[in-house]
Amino acid sequence: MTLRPPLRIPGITTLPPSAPGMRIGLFGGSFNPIHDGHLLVMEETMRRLELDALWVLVTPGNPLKNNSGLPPLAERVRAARARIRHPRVRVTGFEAEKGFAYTWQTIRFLTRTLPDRRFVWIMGADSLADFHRWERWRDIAAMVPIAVYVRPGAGRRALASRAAATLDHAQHDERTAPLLAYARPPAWIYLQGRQSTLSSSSIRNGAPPRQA
Ligand SMILES: Nc1ncnc2c1ncn2[C@@H]1O[C@H](COP(=O)(O)OP(=O)(O)OP(=O)(O)O)[C@@H](O)[C@H]1O
Ligand SMILES: O=C(O)c1ccc[n+]([C@@H]2O[C@H](COP(=O)([O-])O)[C@@H](O)[C@H]2O)c1
Repeated sequence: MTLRPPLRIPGITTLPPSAPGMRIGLFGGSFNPIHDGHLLVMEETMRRLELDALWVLVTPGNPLKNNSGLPPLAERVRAARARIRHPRVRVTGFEAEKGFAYTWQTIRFLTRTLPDRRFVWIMGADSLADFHRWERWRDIAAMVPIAVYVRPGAGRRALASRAAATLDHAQHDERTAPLLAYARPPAWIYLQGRQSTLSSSSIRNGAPPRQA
């Protein structure tokens, strides 16, 4: 585990407000930069899972990526806030203040600190394809339900992945999406729907950030 000093940036690293019983989606990402594909996943998962709120967790750095060129956290949080215009979506970089390097730490903290909230982890299909490489991924699946959103070019790899096979018994029908937040983990769904071919890497390589 990487040990780093806590990073306190007022307004950037705070936890959004919430209330008991709320269904809260957790959408983690590098957001380097944020794009319409992210917004599509947010809109669709909020609607389909009937979430009360969605927290965008801007990561200090994906532990599986080379983060040498990653813009500062505050910059990525500000850009995400400027782009997201939804009253129930909040953007935070609170993992940095806590010194969390891995998602299992974030989820363990949130589920212990706010045990009466109904958290759901949200990820694109490409993330499910690599999920078995995440630190303590089985523990993550045992702590929170997971919603996987379809992504062009990633579906087949995702559904044939080691994590999908291991968690096969815990896959729920996507028609039960509104109940996912109440399901006892492990529980996950694969959401088909509108798709975006956008990626942060293609934008970094020169593609326009807004396209279907
Ligand atoms: N077009 C998309 N469709 C579905 N999910 C997406 C899409 N773009 C990003 N995601 C999901 O959003 C989350 C955050 O992704 P991230 O910020 O790494 O963007 P990215 O476009 O995948 O970046 P990069 O190209 O640098 O890998 C991940 O769970 C990822 O799977
Ligand atoms: O905890 C891990 O081992 C881990 C490995 C890869 C990705 N993640 C998290 O997955 C989220 C998506 O990351 P990214 O870079 O694909 O946007 C983000 O919250 C990362 O911190 C977490």
